[in-house]
Amino acid sequence: MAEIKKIGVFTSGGDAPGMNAAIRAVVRSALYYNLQVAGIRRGYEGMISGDIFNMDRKSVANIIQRGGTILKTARSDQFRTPEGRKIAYEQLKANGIDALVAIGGDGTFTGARIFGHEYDIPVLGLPGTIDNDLLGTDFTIGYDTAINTVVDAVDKIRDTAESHDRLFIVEVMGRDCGLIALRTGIAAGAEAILIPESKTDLNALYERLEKGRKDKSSKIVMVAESGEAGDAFEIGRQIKERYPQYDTRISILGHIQRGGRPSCMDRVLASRIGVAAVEGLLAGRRNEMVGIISNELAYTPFEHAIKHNIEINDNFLKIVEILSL
Ligand SMILES: Nc1ncnc2c1ncn2[C@@H]1O[C@H](COP(=O)(O)OP(=O)(O)OP(=O)(O)O)[C@@H](O)[C@H]1O
Ligand SMILES: O=P(O)(O)OC[C@H]1O[C@](O)(CO)[C@@H](O)[C@@H]1O
Ligand SMILES: [Mg+2]
Repeated sequence: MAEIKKIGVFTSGGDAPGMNAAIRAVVRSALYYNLQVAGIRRGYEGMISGDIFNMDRKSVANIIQRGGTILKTARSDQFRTPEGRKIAYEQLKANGIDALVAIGGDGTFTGARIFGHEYDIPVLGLPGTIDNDLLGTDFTIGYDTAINTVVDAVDKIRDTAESHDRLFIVEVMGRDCGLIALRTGIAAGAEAILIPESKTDLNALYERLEKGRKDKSSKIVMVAESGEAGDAFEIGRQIKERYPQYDTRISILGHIQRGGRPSCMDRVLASRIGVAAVEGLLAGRRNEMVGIISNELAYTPFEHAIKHNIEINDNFLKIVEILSL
C-alpha cells in the first residue's frame, strides 16, 4: 500500500449542518499527522473539473459554527459515467491526492464505492446528510440540527393552529426515509405520523382523528415526503373532502431543514468522526464509512452503510398513538 501524503476532502449531495465542522476536523487532523490536505469544491463535479485547492489550518478557521459547506456541494451526473470517473481520477493524480474523505449521504457513498473499486485510491466516508438514512452510525451529521429546526417550526405552527382551531398537515424532508418525521412527530406531540416505511393507511389516520378527543383545538399530522399516500397536498385534499368541518392547512417545511448553525451534537459527531477518518486512512482502511454506534467509533463498508432497509422502531409509532389521546 502506497504511503499517504495528501488527502482530498469534499462534500457531496445535499448539504447538512455540521459539514463544515467535519471539513475542519479532517483538515486539522491531517495537518496534525503531517499530511497535506486539499479541498475539492462541489463534490464530484469539482473532482472532474479540477476545482481543487490546498488547505491549511487557517482555511478552516471560524467555520465550526456555520451551516452549509464552505467547499460547496453538487449532484454530479458526469460522475455516474465511467468516463467522468476516469477524468476525476486523473485530476486527483495531477493534484498529488492519494486518499479521499467523502462527506455526504448514500448517493455519495454509492459513487465512492464504485470509484474505490475502479481505481487504487483509498476512500473513507463521513455520513453528512439530514436524512439519517445510513446504516453504521446511530446518527448522521446534520440530522440532529434538522430535527431541532423542525420541532421549532412545528411548535410555531402549533401556536397558530391552536388559536384558529385548525388541523395542520406538516410535510418534512427525508427522501425515502421517515426518520425525520418519526422523531419530530413525537417531539412536537403530533396526532399521527405518516412515513414511507410503514404502509400508509389513511383509514387508520381517519380513525385516529375520529377517536381523538373532540375538544382538542389543534391537530398536527406529520408527513414524510415520498410517502405512498402522496404528498401533504394530496393527503390534505383527502382529509378536507372527508372532514369539511375541519379547518385544514398544509405546511411544507422544505429547505429550512437543511440550513442553520449546527447543534452541539452535530459538531461533536463531525469532529470525532472527522479525526477518525484521517486516522483510519493512515491505518490502511478504505471503502468504509466512519460512524458512531452506541458512543463507539465504527467503520462500516460502504456497501453495507448504503443499504436501504433502515429499521424503524415500531415502538415509536405506538408511542404517538398512546400519547395522542
Ligand atoms: N450509482 C452511482 N454511481 C456514481 N456516482 C453516484 C451514484 N449514485 C450517486 N452518485 C454520486 O453521488 C452524488 C450524490 O448523491 P445524492 O444526490 O444521492 O446525494 P446523497 O449523497 O445521498 O446526499 P443527500 O441524500 O443527503 O442529498 C450524485 O450526484 C452522484 O454524483
Ligand atoms: O437538494 P434538493 O434537490 O432540494 O433535494 C432535496 C432532498 O435532499 C434532502 O434534503 C437531503 O437528502 C432530502 O431530504 C430531500 O429529499
Ligand atoms: Mg441520500
